[in-house]
Amino acid sequence: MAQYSRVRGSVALLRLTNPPVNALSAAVSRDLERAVRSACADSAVRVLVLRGHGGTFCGGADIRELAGLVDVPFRVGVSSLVALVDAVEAAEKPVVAAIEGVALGGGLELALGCHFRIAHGQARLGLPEVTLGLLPAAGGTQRLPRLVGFPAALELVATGRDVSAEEALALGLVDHVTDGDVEEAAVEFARRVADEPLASRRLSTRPPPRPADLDTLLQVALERAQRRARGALAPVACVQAVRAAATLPFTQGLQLEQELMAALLPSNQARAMQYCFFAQRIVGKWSLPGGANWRNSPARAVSRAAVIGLGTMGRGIAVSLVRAGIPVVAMETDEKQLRVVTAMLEREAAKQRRSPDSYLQLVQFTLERRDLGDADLVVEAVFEDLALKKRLFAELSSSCRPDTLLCSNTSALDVDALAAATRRPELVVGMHFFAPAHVMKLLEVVCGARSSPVAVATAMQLGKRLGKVSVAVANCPGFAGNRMLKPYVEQASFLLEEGATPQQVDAVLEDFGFAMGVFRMSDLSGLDVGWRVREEAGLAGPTVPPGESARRRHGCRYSPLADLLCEHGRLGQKTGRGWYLYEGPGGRAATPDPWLHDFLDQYRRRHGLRPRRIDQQEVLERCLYALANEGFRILEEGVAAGPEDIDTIYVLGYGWPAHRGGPMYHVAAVGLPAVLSRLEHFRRLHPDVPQLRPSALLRHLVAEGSPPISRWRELLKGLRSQL
Ligand SMILES: C/C=C(\C)C(=O)SCCNC(=O)CCNC(=O)[C@H](O)C(C)(C)COP(=O)(O)OP(=O)(O)OC[C@H]1O[C@@H](n2cnc3c(N)ncnc32)[C@H](O)[C@@H]1OP(=O)(O)O
Repeated sequence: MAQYSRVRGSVALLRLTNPPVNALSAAVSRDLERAVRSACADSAVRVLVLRGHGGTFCGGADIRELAGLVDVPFRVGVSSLVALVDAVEAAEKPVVAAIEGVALGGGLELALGCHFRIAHGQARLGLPEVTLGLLPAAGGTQRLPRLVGFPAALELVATGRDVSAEEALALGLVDHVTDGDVEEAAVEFARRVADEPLASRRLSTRPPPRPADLDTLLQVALERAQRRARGALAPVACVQAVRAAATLPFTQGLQLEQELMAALLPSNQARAMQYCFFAQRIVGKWSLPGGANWRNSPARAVSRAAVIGLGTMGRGIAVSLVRAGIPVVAMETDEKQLRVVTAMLEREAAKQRRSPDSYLQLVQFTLERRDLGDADLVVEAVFEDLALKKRLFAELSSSCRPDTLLCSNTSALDVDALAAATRRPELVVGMHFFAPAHVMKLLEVVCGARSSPVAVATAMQLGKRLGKVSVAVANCPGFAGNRMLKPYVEQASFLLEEGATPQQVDAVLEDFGFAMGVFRMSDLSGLDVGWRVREEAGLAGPTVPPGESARRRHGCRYSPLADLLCEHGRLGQKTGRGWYLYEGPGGRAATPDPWLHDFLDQYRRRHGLRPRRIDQQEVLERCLYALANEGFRILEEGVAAGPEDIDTIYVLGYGWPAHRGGPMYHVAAVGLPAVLSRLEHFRRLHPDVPQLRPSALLRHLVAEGSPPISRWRELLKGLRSQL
């Protein structure tokens, strides 16, 4: 796990070895501490270099121990790590960290215990504990501000953002960056500093910097964390811990860090966020009914891609590809869009501290389909119209290379119908990106009935290369994410009919932790998007069969409220009014609109609906249980392989708060029998709403004694699977 050898005579080279990411389990921390002590006691050693194994320094404390997934009490893991970092810092001989790959969480805290830090140019450093519902608890909250100052420390600890080696150097987080061999550079550096006094290099003994505006800075940081946390405990605790470094001596600050950690570690929020971490890894392990899976199906290399259509989605996809270093041929007829993409690429290059040319030269704009000829993969992102897409896919299958993968960014349309329009249905998959596509971490990979393993593997792998989490789902209307959104949005509209207001519903959902309530979200996306889909489905507009009543479709309850707003030209932010009123077209600040309240009153009167008082609990239960109930149906039909897939989709694609784990995790945490009984209750009250009828899978799980969510995936294997 941790050995040391002597190199260049007097340098002890310590190698931290715990594949795949050299996580610091309790045993590994203890072992490394022993190795550090032995090296320090070796009279032939003047200086120590600490490095990782397999191209990475350290991915932090072992999250399986923290999450209670292995048989080691979590406090043992954290206290062994604290002891290790303290021992490294107290060493009487200089210790130099040689960082390549990543130094994250406890890995960076270990590096902060070292007296010097050398990083490879491609390395990434950060303290992501907040994303696990925790805080850096091995002295990181106390050492980091002493090294990089409070503004940077507050930001890095509270957001969990990682930084490049270049940014780390600019912040003073590392002493030197090399593009060569990091071990060699560290050994060379170590020999130079072997005789330097260490007192000032021990961060625990350094006085923290005290800028004149420190109090204001700390107060602002705390308020910002409280505002942005949306009920999450960890970001606020992170700021409180860093703030302690400004007001308390190191040992007392450390003690507060431990106390805050002791409160976070066993919390439901930390459990939920650690579940999300592992869920995001589980979803990469896809399989198809024929036996093909992530292990036995190699992806094809993508060295050139094409994007068709540079609207909102297409340009985000093009930017993601370029950022990953993949040359792109982009086809678009509207010159205005080319200028928008160019500006986006320039901004992205600046953000990554790259020259604009390094990105721009990777894009070739074209109007000619023949220029797509040598792309390994084409992503279509044209208008959401099945006939148009089918035509395009038919043409692509004649004009592209016979082995080119044809991918559609459709968010709901039938991928099998697109495949059937081509001569190579096995090379067609859905790649459903989320807007803005260069920002959002989710990719739904839609496996059609005829998609080949290589097509699925390539799309999944490409998502990972673009920095996204890819989730494989089967083809059905709306796939997993948008299909579940439908009952959620419908319940919200029914609640308006029954007496609620958009701001009341949104406030409840935002208090729950959603980034935006359902109505603000709908105003942002544009009400016309759903309107078009409903028109195509014969639910709205001229396609509704004559004689159908306004509030019923196909014998079930229907709310035409959103359609009526569209008919009034209220399409959301883009028109300056939707469910809310905005400053003007394109405005972002939502204010309640008296017009809308009159409109709702009139609507209710017209349909003989007596408004009633609706409490928070009902809003939450009806919206969220209807959504999760659809999730159970998706699992029962085999559209998604497990609850982890659905939860990952909702946390990364739909703003579900990570500290609540995801919809399936949430209902499991509430208790399946309780959720079933509430759905049965709502179903009795609303017999004409099929989405409230409890799914067979939910009933089955309750009948089986409500097994823990970690067992559902296995249980589902016995059911029908399309994946
Ligand atoms: C108090 C708390 C303290 C002090 C902490 O340190 S908490 C941990 C903080 N560290 C992190 O949050 C980093 C988490 N890991 C990652 O971000 C990434 O895994 C990575 C950047 C380190 C590597 O990414 P990648 O190459 O894409 O690999 P995977 O993410 O797929 O991971 C590979 C397998 O390693 C397992 N893993 C990763 N990190 C840890 C960890 N810290 N502890 C335990 N296990 C870890 C991960 O689950 C994958 O496992 P399998 O799915 O292959 O079984």
